[in-house]
Amino acid sequence: MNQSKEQRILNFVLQNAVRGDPCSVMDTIDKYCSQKEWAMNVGNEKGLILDKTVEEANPSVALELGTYCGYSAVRISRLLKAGARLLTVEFNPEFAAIAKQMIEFAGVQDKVKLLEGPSEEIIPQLKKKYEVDTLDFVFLDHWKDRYTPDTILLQECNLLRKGSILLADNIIFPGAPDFLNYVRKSPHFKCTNYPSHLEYMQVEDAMEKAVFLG
Ligand SMILES: O=C(NCCCOCn1ccc2cnccc21)c1cc(-c2ccc(F)cc2)cc(O)c1O
Ligand SMILES: [Mg+2]
Repeated sequence: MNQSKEQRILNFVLQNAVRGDPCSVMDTIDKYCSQKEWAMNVGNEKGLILDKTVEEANPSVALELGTYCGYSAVRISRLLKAGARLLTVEFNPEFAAIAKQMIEFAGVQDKVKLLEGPSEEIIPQLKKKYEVDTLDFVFLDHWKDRYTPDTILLQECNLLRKGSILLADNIIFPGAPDFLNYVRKSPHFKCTNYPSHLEYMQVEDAMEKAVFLG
């Protein structure tokens, strides 16, 4: 059975990156995906915007929707303070299995909890099953047409507090027009746009930060 692209990315990391070194894992994934096979990791250019936003949030509890191979889970968790944790949601079992190995190789497994399943099922479980009070930071990087319903669901489940920071990937490409409309029109969010480029490409993209005002 020939390998998946995601398996090839993981193998390249296992053979070329330094175990226990998150930056080495990120750099190795970026090297493979810019030189050999494109993949939908947030990448290094948008990754720097992600870094700055995580540092601004300095979260105790962070949520990521869309784990994929674990690139942004490694990127986010390397910045977390002692005792802080990242919950990352992936609904594709193959991707989840790859991400689990990527996270363990990077040595951040103690900070990351990988949850398998659809966001609309997992979000309502966060308080009771995963002992979450409120979320300090949310990275949206899953189906682009789920950004809005899941942002509404997070509010309905009382998972946001005054100052919770949402950061959404792919605002321009593939695009999340309804999400942009929703958060920018809502009196409950203060939005900031960060122009950038699609990972590993010279195509325009952007990230949108939306701070919950309560
Ligand atoms: O599609 C993208 N990401 C989403 C993956 C599925 O996510 C599904 N998924 C993951 C958890 C989860 C939880 N619940 C439901 C669905 C859930 C995505 C796509 C592109 C892209 C850009 C140019 C192209 F020509 C083609 C694709 C770039 C990106 O940066 C992306 O993030
Ligand atoms: Mg993305």
